[in-house]
Amino acid sequence: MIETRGLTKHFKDVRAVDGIDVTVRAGELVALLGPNGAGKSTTLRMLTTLIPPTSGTATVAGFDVVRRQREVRLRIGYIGQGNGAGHSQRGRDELISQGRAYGMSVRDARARAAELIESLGLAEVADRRVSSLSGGQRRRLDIAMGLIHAPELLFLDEPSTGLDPQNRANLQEHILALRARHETTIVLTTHYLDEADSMAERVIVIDHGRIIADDTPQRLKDEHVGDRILLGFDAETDAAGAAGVLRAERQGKQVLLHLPDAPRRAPVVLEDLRAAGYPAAEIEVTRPTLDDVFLHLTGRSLREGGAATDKELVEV
Ligand SMILES: Nc1ncnc2c1ncn2[C@@H]1O[C@H](COP(=O)(O)OP(=O)(O)OP(=O)(O)O)[C@@H](O)[C@H]1O
Repeated sequence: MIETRGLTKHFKDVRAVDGIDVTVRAGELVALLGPNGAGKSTTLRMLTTLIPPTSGTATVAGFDVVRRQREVRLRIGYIGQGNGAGHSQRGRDELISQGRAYGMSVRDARARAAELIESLGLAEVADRRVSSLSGGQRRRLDIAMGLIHAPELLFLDEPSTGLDPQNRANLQEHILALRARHETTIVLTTHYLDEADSMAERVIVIDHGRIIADDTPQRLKDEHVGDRILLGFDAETDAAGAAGVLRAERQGKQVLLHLPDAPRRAPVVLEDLRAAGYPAAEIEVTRPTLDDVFLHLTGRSLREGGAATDKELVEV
């Protein structure tokens, strides 16, 4: 569905996108994850024919994005940052006009608008003026606009930026449901780690215009960081004994163990230690997040000044 080779965009001396090779197959849901300025939007804007690459090539739905722009545009939907239907129009009318702009008959545009209004949960607000819609409703209307011509491929640039957590969760559900129903290939950009983690089967991590990792969220986490168990002991001698049994690192009264599938294996570790005569007093199981992956790859956090792990601290 998408194939790029050495895709590059320079703005004067800024290398916004710096030689990206990527293949997206039909039906995939891919998230481009990276910090502000990483080159996500620029990549999307090249793939959607809005700006030409400085060098390299890209084909989308089988057509070259430079030489066959029209063919590409007919087959894709693009919802950029801060899109937005005309404010004084009613949502349904906007959708129908958009369909007409794609050459659909009034009848087909109406039918498709009705279907999207239904699947995006806009039934109650579709006949209100766009200016009266909430942020979440307006974003869903934007997505309906991008889907009116039943594109094979949908590009969403930061679909949930600016929405509160509840509207974000709601929008994510709608996107997943749409995809299940219409089998649309989806490429979205996000800097929300949880969004990439929970929605995408594949996460492409971009930094400084380059792809630095590309895999399922779980494999990225397992490969680059992995689960950890931190054990606390009442005495240093116990910690030393436990570190010996587990062949793990010790610091003072604490022992750190790297162990795949840690939440399931932690009880066995505790039993083994008790049997060996070094019972742990505390245990903390840490599973990595995509931010840990980013931190591991770049030395920087995607979050602003935050701790980045889901921790469970349990007294034993
Ligand atoms: N039209 C432009 N002219 C000059 N520089 C640009 C232009 N568009 C983007 N850039 C620069 O290219 C780099 C990549 O920007 P881009 O918008 O693609 O990043 P992004 O990953 O989408 O970030 P964000 O999450 O903030 O949207 C940035 O340094 C940006 O300032």
